[in-house]
Amino acid sequence: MSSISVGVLGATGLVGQSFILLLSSHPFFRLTTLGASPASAGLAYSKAVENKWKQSTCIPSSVQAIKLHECKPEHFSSCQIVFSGLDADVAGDIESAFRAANIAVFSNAKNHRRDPSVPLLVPLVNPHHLSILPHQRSLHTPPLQKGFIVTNANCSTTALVVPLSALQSRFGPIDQVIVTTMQAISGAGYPGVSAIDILDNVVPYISGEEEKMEWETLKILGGIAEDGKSFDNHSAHPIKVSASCNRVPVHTGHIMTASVKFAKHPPPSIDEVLKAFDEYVPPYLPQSHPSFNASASDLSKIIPTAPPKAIHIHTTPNRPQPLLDRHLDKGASVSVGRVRECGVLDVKFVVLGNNVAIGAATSSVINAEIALARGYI
Ligand SMILES: NC(=O)C1=CN([C@@H]2O[C@H](COP(=O)(O)OP(=O)(O)OC[C@H]3O[C@@H](n4cnc5c(N)ncnc54)[C@H](OP(=O)(O)O)[C@@H]3O)[C@@H](O)[C@H]2O)C=CC1
Ligand SMILES: N[C@@H](CC(=O)OP(=O)(O)O)C(=O)O
Repeated sequence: MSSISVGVLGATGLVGQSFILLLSSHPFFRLTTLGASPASAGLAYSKAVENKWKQSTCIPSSVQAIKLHECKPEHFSSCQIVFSGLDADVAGDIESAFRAANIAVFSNAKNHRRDPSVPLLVPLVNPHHLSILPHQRSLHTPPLQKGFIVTNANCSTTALVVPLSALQSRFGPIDQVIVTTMQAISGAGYPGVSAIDILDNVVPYISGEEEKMEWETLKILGGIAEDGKSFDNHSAHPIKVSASCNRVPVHTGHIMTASVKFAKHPPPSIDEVLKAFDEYVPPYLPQSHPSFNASASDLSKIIPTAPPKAIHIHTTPNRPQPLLDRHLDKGASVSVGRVRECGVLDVKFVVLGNNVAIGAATSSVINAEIALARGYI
């Protein structure tokens, strides 16, 4: 496969740094152009992040000398794709400008998630929502040939919807979900939450987070109209989601407890639920795709950033744990453990997702790989 030139917007932030690591060694995306705020523009990447590089590996040598630009499409004209780790205060307009310049945008920011023509894509769950992209392009005046915006979901929502998708696809509609998160401080960016606020403490509030989990779950797990022009947001069988979100003194890895009630009665047994998690295969490609039945090793050439299995099941009763399990499959899969009966709803379990990997940059990169395989780039 010939290489595709890509750029990163917000390259100096925590999510941007994850993009740098993923893309500097990518088999077919070639990282050429980096953008950040006007304060960083003109600096070499290594200079701009000298006090805020927070990764445990060094800045890749191929990236250190790249000069940062302001996030304006004219500086990225050689790029077919940009990945956005922009601050949400500025992401909305900047990402729209890149789309209008016929560049494909894969964003982590929340700004465009509720746009009815923008896929809210969790690569392990709803890649088929990409089929709205021709419609999104047609809404632009004049219609776009190449530009579009695809967003990731909120990092906690991303972890939750993977096991929910496994349950919904095996057992049919879900009626109710009660979820309580314990979210890592890296979710708040850098410098993020003050040490005085979070050391020796739990903060039982994250602005906007509960609303995002309750709403985004419906768009992601819902369907898309046959004409490919609208999402149904699960309106025929709305899932009632009640989320409580907490910030805890963990560096990386959002862990949450979830209880689920099925529409189906009697509900599936715990063994059936475990089997559904274990056998869950994300619908990366449509059945009509020539590689639909490809072996795992052939699929990994097309979607190289995807994890070998979407759900990692833990059977030891005190797992998953953020410290021990956040780097499984390079943070690209979701961990599930403690699957058991719930005395109030039907089944309950623990979920762990790496908020800066599958909760952010890794999702965007897999989304772009899938969009390329499905012919949208
Ligand atoms: N951290 C996480 O776990 C997750 C984060 N997200 C979302 O991803 C996005 C990035 O998050 P994160 O990396 O944590 O945030 P950071 O605050 O660490 O980084 C923000 C980035 O935006 C850039 N920026 C700020 N202002 C401007 C501007 N006016 N023009 C252009 N660039 C600008 C910054 O550049 P400079 O360094 O020059 O200021 C920096 O590169 C956010 O929208 C966040 O909500 C989503 C999921 C998970
Ligand atoms: N709010 C999340 C991170 C985040 O940026 O979420 P979103 O992409 O939905 O704005 C957290 O604090 O852990």
